[in-house]
Amino acid sequence: MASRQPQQQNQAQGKVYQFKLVLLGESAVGKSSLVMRFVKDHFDEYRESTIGAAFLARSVQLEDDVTVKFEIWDTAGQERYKSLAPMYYRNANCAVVVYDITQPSSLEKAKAWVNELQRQADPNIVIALAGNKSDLEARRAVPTQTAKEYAEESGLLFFETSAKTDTNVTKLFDEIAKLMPRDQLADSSRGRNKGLNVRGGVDLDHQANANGCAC
Ligand SMILES: Nc1nc2c(ncn2[C@@H]2O[C@H](COP(=O)(O)OP(=O)(O)OP(=O)(O)O)[C@@H](O)[C@H]2O)c(=O)[nH]1
Repeated sequence: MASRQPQQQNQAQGKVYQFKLVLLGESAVGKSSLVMRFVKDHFDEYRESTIGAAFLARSVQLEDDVTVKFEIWDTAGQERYKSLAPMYYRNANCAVVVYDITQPSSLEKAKAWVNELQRQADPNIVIALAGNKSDLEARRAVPTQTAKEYAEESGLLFFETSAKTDTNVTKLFDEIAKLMPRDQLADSSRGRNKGLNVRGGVDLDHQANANGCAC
């Protein structure tokens, strides 16, 4: 399990593997909130909708000598940005497709993204389905079993998460990290350790919005 320690720089030992991860899903399901929770351990009750896409990075240590660095593209869910998505999922090694457990239509949208990824993305892409806002149990409209069965049939990892209460967020990314092939060494494993933080560090050097804005 990755820890929540603040930045600890340049303590990388052993091998560092690097993967591109993309988040997809309807607007307002909580994609940015999941990333913010994972990368900064922070939650905003009122988050502005993403414009274009945002890029962040975080490394997690799986075992004593293995670190997985995620380069995360958080895409905008609004319909007007839909055509940009292939740019972000192209060459992605893994994807988190998010829906909101209080909005059945968001699961339908998530299924459409899964179909698109399975048709158009890298055939080896690892896909996780995340039913977010699990803290809103009283307003649940998507039964866990319905989503779980769909995920099993479609070969997806499945978690119900809450960015708000920090439920299953680290686990979601950890389980993806464990499934990634050990075949893409990061630069730091080749001797250039600049900017890499291990055990939950935030790679602030790489934190920028695709439009050039801070996020
Ligand atoms: N209760 C609850 N609210 C959440 C959770 N995650 C996100 N939210 C709220 O849902 C709203 C939308 O969250 P975002 O993270 O901006 O959603 P998004 O999917 O990135 O939206 P786009 O950028 O438009 O694609 C915000 O008001 C968040 O505070 C959660 O786990 N629980």
